[in-house]
Parts: sequence; C-alpha cells; structure tokens
Amino acid sequence: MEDDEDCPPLAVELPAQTTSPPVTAPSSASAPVGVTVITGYLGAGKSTLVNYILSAQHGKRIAVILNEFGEEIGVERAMINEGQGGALVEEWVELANGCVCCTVKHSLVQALEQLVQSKERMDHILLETTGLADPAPLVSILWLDDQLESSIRLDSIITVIDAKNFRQQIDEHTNSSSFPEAFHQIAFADVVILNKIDLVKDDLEDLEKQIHDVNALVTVVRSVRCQVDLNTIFDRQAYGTKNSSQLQELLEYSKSVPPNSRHDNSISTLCISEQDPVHLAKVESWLEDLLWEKKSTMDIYRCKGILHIHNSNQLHTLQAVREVYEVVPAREWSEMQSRMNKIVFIGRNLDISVLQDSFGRCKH
Ligand SMILES: Nc1nc2c(ncn2[C@@H]2O[C@H](COP(=O)(O)OP(=O)(O)OP(=O)(O)O)[C@@H](O)[C@H]2O)c(=O)[nH]1
Repeated sequence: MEDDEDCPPLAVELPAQTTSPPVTAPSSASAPVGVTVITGYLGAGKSTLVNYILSAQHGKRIAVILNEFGEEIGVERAMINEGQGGALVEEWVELANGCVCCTVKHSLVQALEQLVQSKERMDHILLETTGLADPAPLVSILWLDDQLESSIRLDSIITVIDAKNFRQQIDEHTNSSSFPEAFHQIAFADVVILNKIDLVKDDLEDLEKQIHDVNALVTVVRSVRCQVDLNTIFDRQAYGTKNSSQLQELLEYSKSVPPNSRHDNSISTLCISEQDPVHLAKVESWLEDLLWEKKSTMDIYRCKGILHIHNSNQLHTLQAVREVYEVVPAREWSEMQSRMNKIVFIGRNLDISVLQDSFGRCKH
C-alpha cells in the first residue's frame, strides 16, 4: 500500500437504515455470498468506487480484497472492518500452492470461502483488481458450478472507465490498427461505470455508443467520483443460471444490436436467432468447436443466450466466458412465449453467417 489516501476505508458494518432494510437474516447463512469483481484502467476510479460503496448507507457488511494481478494470482490481502469501534483488520489470505488443474476449486475460491466461513456475517465481497487487462481467467476461476456448493458466487464484473482517458484511447484507435486495452475490460463487463464525466463535457452519448458497439449488453452508468445507485452494483446475478428473466430482458435488448457490418478486428457484439428446436448434444459440440477448437478466425469472448431444446419444456440458458460454458434448464416456457433460440456473442472477427449456419446444423 503506497499511501494512506489510496487505501479503501474498509469500514463496513453500518447501522440498519430506514430507507433500505438490513439485507441478511441469520437464516441466510447458507446463501452464497456474492463477489463483485472491479476492473478498470490505471487511475480510472476503482478505489474511489470501493470507498464510495463502503461509506454508503446500505447496511451491508462487505469485505474488500485487493488483488494484485502481476503474473499470476498470488496472495490476497483482505481488509475487513470487524465492526467493534471501527477497528481495522488487515488479513493476509494465504493461497495454498497448487496447480489449478489438479484442484476442483481454485485456491482463490478456497481462500474466499474460508474468509466467509470465519466471519459471523458477510454480505458481499468486492474484489478490486489492479493491472488486470483481461478479466476472463478470473471469471473462469470464480464462476462455480452449483454442484460445488460454494459459500461464494460470482455476482458481476464492473469496469470503471475514465471518460476523459477513454476518449483519448478511442482517438488513438481511429489512427491505428490496435484497439484500446479498455475494450477488453468492456467486453467482459456486466456494468460499465463511465466515471469522471465532469472532465468530459460534450460527447458522452458518443462514448456510450462506443461502449455499446463493443458490448451491446452492458449496463452503462455515468458518474462523478463513482457515485452511482448501488442497486446497479449489488446482486446483479449476472452469472446465475436461474435468473432467466434478466437474461430475457438482455435478449430483448439485443434486438437493437445491429448486424456486424464491420470489417476491422474490433471487438463487437452480434446476435443470432433461430425458431426451430435444437439438439442439446449438438449445441454442446458446436460450442466446443467454437470455444475450444477455434476452427475459425473468430475469437469469442463471451456469449449469453436462451435455447429451445428438442423434447424439453424447459427454457435453457447459455452462458460462456472464453472456453468455459454452461447450458442449463432455467424454467418452463410459458404459454404466452414463443419458443426460440437467441444467442448474443461478444468477441473479435465475428462472422454472423458462419455462426448462423453452423448453429442451424444443431437442428437435425
Ligand atoms: N475529476 C475527477 N476525478 C476523479 C473522479 N473519480 C476519481 N477521481 C480522481 O482520480 C484519481 C484516481 O482515482 P482512483 O480511485 O485512485 O483510481 P484507481 O482506478 O483506483 O487507480 P489505480 O489503483 O492507480 O489503478 C484520484 O485522484 C481520484 O480522486 C471523477 O469523477 N472526477
């Protein structure tokens, strides 16, 4: 920690508010604690956001984990206020030495679980990352199978963007073949906080359009000093399999995604749809070809969708982050709803006709 100004205040236990009810009842002890990952370019406002969340009146008890992503995920520093007289406690959460591929749960997950279990009450975890250009490896570590029965769950990825700096990155991008590093973080984000808008006067609409061109599904919130409505932060359940209504809203929104008409290597979003039912096993091998075998030049970062599966009354949801994917039955199709497949892709060099044609082969 370089200087005290940079430290989040780590205050967490707040008196119950009249406006927002205390969130956790003792009976919810077994409900997994949500983890929000905060990414963003150097100086974008990540610590400002953490400070704001910790000092806001929400009645939640929150742990902040600072994760320095140098070469690999190492030792985590957790900071929690124990609540008694505001005493500040700093804990080092040791990660067991172990190969990711030999353990079912990554040591980061085990460390977070231990942290949750060692506390009487914990409502949420904020994982502030530094130096992390690509959040995908972290997502695949934290996105856990329900069967693992973890005491934590990935809630969402929040990317803080410095509006002024982003404008400059885009201007440089138009004059070069590279694309801004921030685009990666936008591609994986569930929420983008477009911060420091006090420093950018005229072109916020255009900045938002640039963000949506990369990731048409992301929620963009404008802010000064990250002062955002906390409902946009907590409990988004962006990776929850049961939250199909939110997914359907996203897919409704995806109607507005324009066909992928670009011919450069930018990151963009596109959507395919198909009325007829598809075979689950074929969809899985189609996804494996796309995400694992990478037989085409497409580089798919993320997909979300709903699926109409042969011989099933269940609406299935699809989520993928890089190579990790999940297709699960979410709930029964309602009578009112026309059954269909709809999948939104975020990535580079996306080719709508290749995706549409290859998916179409899952029908037979
Ligand atoms: N003008 C202006 N300054 C801001 C705003 N938000 C944050 N800042 C300032 O920007 C600087 C960087 O903010 P931080 O919150 O430390 O950014 P960070 O992303 O945590 O930075 P690193 O940890 O270095 O990556 C600080 O001096 C903040 O006070 C804003 O909305 N407007």
